[in-house]
Amino acid sequence: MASVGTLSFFAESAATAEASLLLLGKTDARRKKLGFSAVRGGGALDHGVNISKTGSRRLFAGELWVSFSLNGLRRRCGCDRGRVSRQFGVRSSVDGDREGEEAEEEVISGDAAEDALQEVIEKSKKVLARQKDLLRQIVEGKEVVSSIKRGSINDEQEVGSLSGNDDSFSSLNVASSGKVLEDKFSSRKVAASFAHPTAVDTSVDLSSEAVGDVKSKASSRGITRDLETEGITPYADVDILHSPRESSLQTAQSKIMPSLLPKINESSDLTDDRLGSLTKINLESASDDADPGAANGEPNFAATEENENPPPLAGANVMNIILVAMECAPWSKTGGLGDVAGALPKALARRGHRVMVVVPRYGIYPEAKDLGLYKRYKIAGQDMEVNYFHASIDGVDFVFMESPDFRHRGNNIYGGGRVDVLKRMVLFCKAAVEIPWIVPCGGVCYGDGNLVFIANDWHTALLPVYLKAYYRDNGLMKYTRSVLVIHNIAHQGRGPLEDFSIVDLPDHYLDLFKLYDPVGGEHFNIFAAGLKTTDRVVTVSHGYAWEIKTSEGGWGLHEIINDNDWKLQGIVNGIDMTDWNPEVDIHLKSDGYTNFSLDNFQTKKPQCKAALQRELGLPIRNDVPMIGFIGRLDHQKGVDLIAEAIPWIVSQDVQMVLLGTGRADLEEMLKKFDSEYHTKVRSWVGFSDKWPTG
Ligand SMILES: Nc1ncnc2c1ncn2[C@@H]1O[C@H](COP(=O)(O)OP(=O)(O)O[C@H]2O[C@H](CO)[C@@H](O)[C@H](O)[C@H]2O)[C@@H](O)[C@H]1O
Repeated sequence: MASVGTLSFFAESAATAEASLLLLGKTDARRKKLGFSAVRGGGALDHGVNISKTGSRRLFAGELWVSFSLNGLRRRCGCDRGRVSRQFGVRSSVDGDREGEEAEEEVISGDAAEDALQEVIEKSKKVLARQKDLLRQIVEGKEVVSSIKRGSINDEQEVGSLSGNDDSFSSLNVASSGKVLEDKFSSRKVAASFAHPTAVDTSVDLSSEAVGDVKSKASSRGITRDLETEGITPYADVDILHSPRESSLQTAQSKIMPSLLPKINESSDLTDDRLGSLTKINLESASDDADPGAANGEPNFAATEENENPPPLAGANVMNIILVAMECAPWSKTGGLGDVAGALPKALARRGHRVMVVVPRYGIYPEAKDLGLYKRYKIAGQDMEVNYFHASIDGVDFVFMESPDFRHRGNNIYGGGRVDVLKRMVLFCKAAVEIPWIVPCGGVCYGDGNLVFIANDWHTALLPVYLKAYYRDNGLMKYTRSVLVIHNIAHQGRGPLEDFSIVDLPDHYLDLFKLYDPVGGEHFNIFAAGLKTTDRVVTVSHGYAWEIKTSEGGWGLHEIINDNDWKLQGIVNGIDMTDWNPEVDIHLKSDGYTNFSLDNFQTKKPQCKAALQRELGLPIRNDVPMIGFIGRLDHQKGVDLIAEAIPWIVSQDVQMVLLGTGRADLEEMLKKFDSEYHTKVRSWVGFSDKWPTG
């Protein structure tokens, strides 16, 4: 009998009991001969033969079936005459930490492999059906709750004329109070409600006349907010979504599905048109809630708003969303990107999307469990291994990518030589684009149905490029889409053209990266390639969307951005209303500080000001203006303007408090302000969400 390879695997210990192992010889006689017994449960390693402990044994065709479950996902494989694949590992913690050891467990062959595959497919179908059903129930439940919250439906007549069906999702959304209706119109959420035929009864006429009818109803109700001046064109979204192909498809679907049933099948994959609308609806509404006044300069009191008007649900537009970023608060943060990566996914999940965040694992995060999955990538000729940790928090799957290169970086995330940094980003993006296939969250991989990646800044701008080069150019992941978010365009991943050899792409991709500008000459630019390749570009405000198109604000990329203006959109950033809400802020609970809200800020906020003055040793006075600065110390942030103005500032009756890290010269400058103007100025070089109470 010919040897077919080595089977090696490790099972989790009884303590964690996550993986169970079932070893079955094909016949009893064979099992006995091999010394295997069927074993189940976390104690698998106490049974069977040493193969499980040593992790390795020579196998012969027809000898053995192995079936195990890893985090709830059952796998089964035989070894008649198959090949060895190294996809999934099951790691043992029995013999201590075996980090780095890898399982080569799948020896699959002919009929056996087909059976195994069939079994997995059947099970996946069942899981998917269950998931669909659950999502439907969630959507229905949430709608019922929000309709109760909003009070009785008092506009049924209007709704009747809009939807012709009071049971539909749209009727629940629209048939609320006038205030809600106004919100829908004014914040583009109306597009979400009307956007999808499964969200609106199929009898609804979404032609421009009908839309006009909706518009005129809005104005006849005294809704005079000028959408155009806010740059809002809600009705355009409706048209975009209703390409003839989709309309007929969805009409057919609505006949066989309840109107609220989210679509999770191949026909609901993202088209470019839908993506355009979805980025508007989902990303924008996520952040609009948190910054409703951004467009007209009103103050941000989103907490109250959000409680009154729960965010619109994704409904039939439910998607699988994978946000990929180099930092994510609270685990890692050097600036605003970390905040957004920590908060936006939760807002999207609240709307009903399935959301994953992929971020490097820079330290030990107790809440994240080792999935025991290992994968190797070749980066610039060097084997690099990654391993995945997972935590499910507030409905979001946080997947932490472990690699020796990410370990113990603390907040020095972008530190190191240019090539080293580039290699880390290449590894991260190459691995991240495969995650929907290899990392099961809650037992099921995301797959590519209805999938959109959200990449952030230059560090992950390679992801859209890999998605295209490795998959879409080869007819794979055809409907998966990517959105690239520009938080800060000044950092671009620039280098000499030779860096192209590190990114591991076909030669003809080089042109995407080539950029000439007077500062860098002809160079290699990762952001440039990402911007050209991605399906949509989003940036952090309407103002910044304008700014990056100018030669002053585009940092050499303005021409590319102008060329791609059709896919660019500014969306005002939101804020995590739990972390950054003075009403509940945990840092305002002691040392004289106090939580405050809209109702009592006139008395309580001065109390906080006094506590801060006391803590910093500044004169305790309510009548003195106190100026604060927190930010990265970079010229881009205008710190040099403070330097210019400080002699005048301190000549006034003011106090000033500064906190930041960044360029060494600017850090020195901050310290100098403190010592030179100590009667009025306090500054601290460091990074802290809590300072000065920390
Ligand atoms: N030393 C320190 N200690 C504590 N907190 C600190 C800190 N330094 C910075 N922060 C905090 O980090 C966040 C943003 O930092 P920056 O203002 O430096 O913007 P950044 O350029 O990273 O943001 C980019 O991304 C964000 C998010 O998209 C955009 O809003 C922004 O316009 C864009 O420049 C703020 O919450 C700030 O208070």
